[in-house]
Amino acid sequence: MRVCVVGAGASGLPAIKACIEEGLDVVCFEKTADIGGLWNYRPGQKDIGGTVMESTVVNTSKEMMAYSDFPPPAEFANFMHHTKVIEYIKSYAEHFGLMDKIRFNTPVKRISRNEQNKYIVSLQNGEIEEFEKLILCTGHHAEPSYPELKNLDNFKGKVVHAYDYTNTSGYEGKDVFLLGIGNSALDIAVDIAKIAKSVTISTRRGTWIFNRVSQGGMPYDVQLFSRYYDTLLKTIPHAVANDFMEYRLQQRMDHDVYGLRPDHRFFQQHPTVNDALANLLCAGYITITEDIDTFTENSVIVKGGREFKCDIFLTCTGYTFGFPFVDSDIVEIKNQQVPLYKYVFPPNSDSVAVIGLIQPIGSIAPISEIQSRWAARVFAGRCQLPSSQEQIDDIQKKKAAMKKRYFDSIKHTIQVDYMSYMDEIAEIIGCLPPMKHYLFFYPRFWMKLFMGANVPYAYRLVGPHAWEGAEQAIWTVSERVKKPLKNRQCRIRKHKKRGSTDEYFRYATQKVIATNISILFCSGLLLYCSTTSTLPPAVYFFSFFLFFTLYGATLMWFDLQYDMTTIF
Ligand SMILES: Cc1cc2nc3c(=O)[nH]c(=O)nc-3n(C[C@H](O)[C@H](O)[C@H](O)COP(=O)(O)OP(=O)(O)OC[C@H]3O[C@@H](n4cnc5c(N)ncnc54)[C@H](O)[C@@H]3O)c2cc1C
Repeated sequence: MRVCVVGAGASGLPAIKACIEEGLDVVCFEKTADIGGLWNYRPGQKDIGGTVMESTVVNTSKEMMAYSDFPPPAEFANFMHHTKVIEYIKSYAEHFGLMDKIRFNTPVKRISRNEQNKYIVSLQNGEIEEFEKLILCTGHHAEPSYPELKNLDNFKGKVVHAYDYTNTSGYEGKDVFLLGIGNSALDIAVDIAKIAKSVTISTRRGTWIFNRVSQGGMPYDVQLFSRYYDTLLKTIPHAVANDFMEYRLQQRMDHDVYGLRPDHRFFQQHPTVNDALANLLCAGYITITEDIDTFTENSVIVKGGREFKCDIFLTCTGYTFGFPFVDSDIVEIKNQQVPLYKYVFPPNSDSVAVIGLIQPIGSIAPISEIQSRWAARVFAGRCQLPSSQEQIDDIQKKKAAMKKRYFDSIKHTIQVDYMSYMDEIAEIIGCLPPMKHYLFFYPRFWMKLFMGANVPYAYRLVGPHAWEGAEQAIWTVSERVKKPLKNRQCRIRKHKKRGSTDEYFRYATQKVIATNISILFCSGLLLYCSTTSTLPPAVYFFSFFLFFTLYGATLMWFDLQYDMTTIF
């Protein structure tokens, strides 16, 4: 069976590999001369689609953005520069022999479907090929989205979209005004802050700024993306989880003082990650201001009347996406709405799959990989899709859940949570880690999987195309995280409570157990009070008091788990 993969970026490569694993005859068409898509930084080359910037460093750590059977080298930094990301991607392609399946410099011009349900792929070079199955991996950062702005025509300076920003050249000594406060806006602002004359960021809503370097200097995703946290977040009220996160972010930078606090709660937005912003705001290199009102020839006037001089106006207003080269009866995306079953299959067909069209809280690569594994199994006839109606119902359900959780924005149409989504697809494929089995028969490993980072290797422990190195890769996560950090031996200074790692572990365990017992005690009392019918008012008063103690203890408890996850 012939499968056509379009695009050889971080999503296309695992798609090729998954097809090979399932014994499918796969051909990948890539419009540029190399693999890696966005991660292949090629300044000056026009019409190749978007690329990262010269200074881009990933926001997701290497262990959490790895492919599930290919851990990144231990010596690579946790947050890799894009040159290391592309190195990793290339070594993955070479290791699994994917390069031979790719036809470079071969843009796909049009894809249609004939009466025999085959895909007719017309290439830019005039060739036409026929395939039984189709996988689209063309990314969603290639088509810049431009805002409509009042009186922008008045402005005589330079207008640039973040898509066209590559490096600081041309920004020296300039007054730069940025619109938007997403990840690209902040990365660019930080990049030019020390060479531009002034850098101003305009935001209508504000945002919560999250730090990638978390407690103990550990990557945030290694600490937070665990089964333990996932269970906790699904159990406690959302308001408590939001309070906890916002409390932590406020400790790092008071979002009210810096004019950043948004109207929405932390979990209602796609996270904006930036570690340098607080410093640069505090040092006066960057200014945050209101929404734009109007433009003059050489300035921007914001709501409230303040005027900012401006030589270069940078719109960081995101991207739009779709498949303009694919006939609309195959897949159609309008207004950023994605009518795909679990963001992969159009509900009217089991011969087309879309990979990587998600915006995760977490990394895209492992998600693209698990989607690819699923698609290849469906194509090979080893996995069935539910009926079209069931798929449509699921699409509607996901849409409603997204609408309920996130603030209303065109940005929030393809949001997924890394853990929940990976588990959802893994369950279908049959590669979900068997937690119950480990709990009874291998509790030490259960503890590691439950408390530790939910690294992608967990999805290669069992099921189709399991990897025998997966368990070892999971045990050695913290070694690979720490390896690039420690290049000098320190004398161990013994602390009364936090001495060696072992003592620290014991100390943290005691704290966690003590807090858990007190929470259990408070819950019991509260339950008793609420079920006893004739109680004096003092008891109700007392139960309220206990409730707030419990609330505080939950926040504290959360905090303590940082100690635990760091150790695991
Ligand atoms: C600045 C920036 C920082 C980012 N940081 C992170 C991060 O820290 N962590 C993370 O997980 N994600 C990050 N991302 C998201 C990033 O999109 C993904 O990591 C990943 O690159 C997506 O891969 P992809 O293969 O889906 O898309 P792309 O990388 O866009 O690849 C698509 C491929 O399809 C090819 N193509 C397109 N159209 C055609 C056609 N008609 N015919 C043939 N070939 C075609 C393109 O040439 C390209 O090679 C970042 C994105 C940007 C822009």
